[in-house]
Amino acid sequence: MDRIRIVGGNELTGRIPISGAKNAALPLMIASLLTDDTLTLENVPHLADVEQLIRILGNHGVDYSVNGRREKQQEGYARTINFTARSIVDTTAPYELVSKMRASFWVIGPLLARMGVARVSLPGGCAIGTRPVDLFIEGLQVLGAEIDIDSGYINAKAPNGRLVGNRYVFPKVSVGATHVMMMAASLAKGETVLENAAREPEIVNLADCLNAMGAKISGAGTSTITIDGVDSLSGARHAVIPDRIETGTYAMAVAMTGGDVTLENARPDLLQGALDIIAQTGAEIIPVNSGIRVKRNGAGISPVDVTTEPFPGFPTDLQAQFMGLMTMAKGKSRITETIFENRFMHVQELARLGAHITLAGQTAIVDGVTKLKGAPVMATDLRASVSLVIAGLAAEGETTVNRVYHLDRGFERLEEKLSGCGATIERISG
Ligand SMILES: CC(=O)N[C@H]1[C@@H](OP(=O)(O)OP(=O)(O)OC[C@H]2O[C@@H](n3ccc(=O)[nH]c3=O)[C@H](O)[C@@H]2O)O[C@H](CO)[C@@H](O)[C@@H]1O
Ligand SMILES: C=C(OP(=O)(O)O)C(=O)O
Repeated sequence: MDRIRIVGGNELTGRIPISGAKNAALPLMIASLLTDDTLTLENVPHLADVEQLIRILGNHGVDYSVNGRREKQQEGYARTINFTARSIVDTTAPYELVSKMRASFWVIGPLLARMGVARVSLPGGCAIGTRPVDLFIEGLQVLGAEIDIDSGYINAKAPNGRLVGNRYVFPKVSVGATHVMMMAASLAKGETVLENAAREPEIVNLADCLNAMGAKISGAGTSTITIDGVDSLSGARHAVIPDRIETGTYAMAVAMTGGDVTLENARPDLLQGALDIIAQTGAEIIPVNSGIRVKRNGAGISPVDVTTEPFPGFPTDLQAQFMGLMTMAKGKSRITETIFENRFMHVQELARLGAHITLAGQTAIVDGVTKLKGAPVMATDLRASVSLVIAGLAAEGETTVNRVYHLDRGFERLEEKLSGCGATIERISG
């Protein structure tokens, strides 16, 4: 199993290219199930989750080619991939595939909308929380779906083969359920109004793509989204937005180590709230033509309290990294997690590096220390793993991050990007 070895203490200086967003690419790829035409996606990151979803979509009949060639690997950071679901060969998403990647559950929306039936395995819980799917079930039922659960599968059927538009008020903000309801309602008969919808930039990216495919969606990015259903969708060409979580992660890495790095292709508008918080810790955040420049010289890290919230609030996907940064702040900070009930698994591992953190329910109280010391660590999820990388970059001596497959789900060429800016970091295979 691969590991990442870091020798901490170097400032970061240079340029880091920001990849396409994993959490935008996944729903966009799933949208290819809605049409028999080709959906061409630009700026697709090369990540384990993307490769896994390619396999899952293949099971339903989606063919793909990378920049015209049917291959997995390609040099360069941004890939253009064509997805074509000429026909849907299987409307079942089996447990073996859905259990490997949670977002694959989202195929339920397009399969049901296009084929009138879908049988999709329940995804189950995961390291960060129980993550139920009640909102997906309720929302699709409001569009007329008949749903029963049997042997761990959701069997969904649209009477007369087609969903029917309706009004649905999400009792809780959900990114995934908003993606699925937008895709399902795009091919439903009549108008759907979604209230208390998620407002994340990835929702807007999907809505823009669906509209390019012929859907009639307005209001994406606000809490009320209106979808006027159409009879069919066509192909389109659409670009994945830059990854705001990768952007925030590297910005925090620079805030942690000091230095001066330009995050190329990054878009400040996708994470302004988080950038404001990083600026309060003492880093300078400067929007430049090519992206965002992050600098911290001299002064130490100021403690800042944060609470995770749905967009435009501070993202839960940056909570672990921010905790990594706060471990070396000059004082106490309080970090409150409100989205997932079990997203503090990095606390114990950060403690192995010398961090002082105590938990009080959903709040972590971080008492900054003047130095961390390298150690072997491991984490049980993607963002927790990268928080250990951030801490390792500033720790004295050697840190080894195990279970690198978590990082490979969501960070493209992490060690290459950081070593290009002066970090001592390498992947050890085997
Ligand atoms: C692939 C992807 O894009 N993943 C992101 C997506 O996950 P995901 O879409 O799974 O997260 P949601 O926004 O749905 O989850 C928000 C909260 O709603 C709850 N909930 C959700 C659905 C439901 O039917 N019932 C229910 O109770 C969840 O357990 C959680 O407590 O948004 C999360 C919140 O920004 C991010 O952390 C994930 O990185
Ligand atoms: C939690 C994440 O992903 P997923 O929803 O796929 O588990 C994440 O990207 O941080």
